[in-house]
Amino acid sequence: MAPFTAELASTFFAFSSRTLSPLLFSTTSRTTRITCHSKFLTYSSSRLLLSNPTRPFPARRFTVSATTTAPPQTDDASDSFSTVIPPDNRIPATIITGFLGSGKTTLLNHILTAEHGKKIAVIENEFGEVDIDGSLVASKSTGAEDIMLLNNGCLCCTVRGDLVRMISELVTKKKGKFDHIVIETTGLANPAPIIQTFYAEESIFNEVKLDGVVTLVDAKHATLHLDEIKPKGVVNEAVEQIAYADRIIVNKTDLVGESDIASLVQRIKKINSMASLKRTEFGKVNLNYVLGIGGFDLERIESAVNDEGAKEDHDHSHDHDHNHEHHDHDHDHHHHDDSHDHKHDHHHEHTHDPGVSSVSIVCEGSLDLEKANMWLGTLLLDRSEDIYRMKGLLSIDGMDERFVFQGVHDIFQGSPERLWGADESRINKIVFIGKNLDAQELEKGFKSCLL
Ligand SMILES: Nc1nc2c(ncn2[C@@H]2O[C@H](COP(=O)(O)OP(=O)(O)OP(=O)(O)O)[C@@H](O)[C@H]2O)c(=O)[nH]1
Repeated sequence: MAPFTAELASTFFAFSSRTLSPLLFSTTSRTTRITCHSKFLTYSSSRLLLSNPTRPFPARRFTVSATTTAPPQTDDASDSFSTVIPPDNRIPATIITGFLGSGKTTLLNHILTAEHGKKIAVIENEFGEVDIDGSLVASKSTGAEDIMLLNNGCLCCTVRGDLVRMISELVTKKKGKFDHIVIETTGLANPAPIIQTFYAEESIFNEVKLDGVVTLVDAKHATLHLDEIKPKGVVNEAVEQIAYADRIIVNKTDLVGESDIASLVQRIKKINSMASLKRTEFGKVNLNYVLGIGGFDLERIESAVNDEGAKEDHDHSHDHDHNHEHHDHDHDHHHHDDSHDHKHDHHHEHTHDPGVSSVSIVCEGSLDLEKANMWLGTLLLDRSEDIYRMKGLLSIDGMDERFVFQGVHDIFQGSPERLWGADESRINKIVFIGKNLDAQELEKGFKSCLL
């Protein structure tokens, strides 16, 4: 299987070099071993990680991972190239975001005071010159190794450089003294540029991996902010924060009734069908829910693209009050049910408002790699600004492994993962979150890549 793996990566790479010339793709592997045939190397060696094999990780903004669990090829060294890549020991970082007053600091305190055995470094971003949240955050003695404050602006804009500097400082001066970084953004932060910092900045990318984005949603006030119409070109931060989340915490549920929560949850699902969701009071969640979630870990994509939208994890029963505030086109054909043999189902949710929504496509069959590559590449080339997040689990024709990928705008990663099971249906699952998504068009484009 290894030659195919290389070829797959080369096809992605080939596409990138044809159409996305300003972007740099590279092959990376953080698991076991990559085996690349000389054909592949000849084609792309100038742009690959292999051009500088001593680096632990490639400093590239855009990566295509050629990761395989296939055994190394030892029979013909002249025809193949093998290299062992070390495991991914980078420090995980979690971004906690959410609108003003939604409970970010409360959650942070919960994390810092809970028993989890982790040493956590905190980067706290406050808007004002005067530190208020800093004094509200549990002190060092509660487990935070370091609390660093960024008080002069917002992480996503003016103090982004400071974030880079702080993380670099943490990993150079304090390495070994902490094992997780938690970053609390201001309530008005747009998470996208913060996420991109983890990929775009070489010094960070090499040392720190983004573990996930956790978004707090104020059960009482969120609708107000979500409804807010912004001037053209201005983002609605409350929507963006939900759109980029890997985990959503609907907090302050003590302040509203069940039907309000249910309709808010429905609304959130329309924006982001990928994240799992929990309801809480005072941010009291199990810490596994927010730390070590692997939201940006290719091997853990499946849970995110697995079924009918934002999974709500909760212990109490609730009525699925389909109390849609929009008279939406509900093309909800798909209801994932393992007992069903679904052929070409799709599930997309959008509203009349051409705002942020999610589209998920689930369909059986195998994709023509070349076609899929062209389609995805063209889509990203045209629409990467509007496509906030994308995760997929694909069945590629001729490939024994499942192919997983994810993207944040034009940052894109993909790699083969585990083998398809002998009795497993080869079902493709792909989820898009973004602005002005056309579900029919996406589905049509995707299906056109099927054999
Ligand atoms: N009733 C209620 N109050 C809560 C809950 N969670 C947090 N609060 C309170 O809400 C207020 C704001 O909480 P914070 O944790 O400071 O919110 P934040 O998101 O960090 O706020 P900013 O930093 O201003 O954006 C505080 O007074 C909290 O005690 C909850 O579940 N229920």
